[in-house]
Amino acid sequence: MSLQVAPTGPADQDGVDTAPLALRGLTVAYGAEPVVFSVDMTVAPGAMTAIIGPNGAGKSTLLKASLGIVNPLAGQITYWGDDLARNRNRVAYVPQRASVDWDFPTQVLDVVLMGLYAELGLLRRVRPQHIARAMACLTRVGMQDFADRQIGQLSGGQQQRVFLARALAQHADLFLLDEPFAGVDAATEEAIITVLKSLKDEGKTVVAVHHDLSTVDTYFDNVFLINRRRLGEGPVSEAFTQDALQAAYGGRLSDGLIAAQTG
Ligand SMILES: Nc1ncnc2c1ncn2[C@@H]1O[C@H](COP(=O)(O)OP(=O)(O)OP(=O)(O)O)[C@@H](O)[C@H]1O
Repeated sequence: MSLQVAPTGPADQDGVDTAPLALRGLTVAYGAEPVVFSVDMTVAPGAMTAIIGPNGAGKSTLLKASLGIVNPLAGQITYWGDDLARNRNRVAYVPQRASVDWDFPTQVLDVVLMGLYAELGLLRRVRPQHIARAMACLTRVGMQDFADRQIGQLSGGQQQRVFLARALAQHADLFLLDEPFAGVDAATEEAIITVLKSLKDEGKTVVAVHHDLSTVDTYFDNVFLINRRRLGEGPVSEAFTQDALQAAYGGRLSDGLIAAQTG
């Protein structure tokens, strides 16, 4: 006897049902003018994707709208074919460091434990195994010796590592990072990319807003180009082209620089 499974919806022709994150027609405005306009995006599972585009292109807004931090005017946002509410704990977010109030009196370990809130429940009773997990995440980013420090006493690179540790503690499947390498020293950049690549090796999906065009091809598998509108998407070898960069950055990149970036 063969088992018949009734189809539950339209065929997943463009990967929306399996994509860790898919956007369709996403439009976001803070005032009258949309800053993100009718954007489609399909994030490939198990890969590292860079979101690139010039200043003010809407990269941070795209992430924030995807996470419900800002309300879109229109569009569809799905995580593994479903809504965010059902997948919230599978999605970790590392905000732009500049957007965080680092004067807030909190110790490093407490920040990392925030990644475990969904597991800790309403009473947030922290048990030894939670501390051990948070410490393991700090060790993974090389910050185990700073667990008792106030976050305001850390350097920019150390703050970024702590936020990454918080995301690691969540045991998420999709990591959304807003400029994880901005303003960090070379050693921190190396530490962060090593962790992100190891996440990929574990089958996780990584999406990062990224500014340094010279490292796109060594750090990332895929690229998503945006300047208010979607200007390209795909494997770096196909989508990270001179034409696409010219469309995204226009006169803000010299031809020579674009040529150097894309070989
Ligand atoms: N909270 C806000 N209120 C009003 N306008 C905003 C707000 N946040 C961003 N904007 C505007 O929306 C546009 C897109 O900003 P966004 O931060 O998403 O761009 P971005 O591509 O991340 O830029 P950058 O590379 O400089 O970080 C910009 O013109 C910005 O000034």
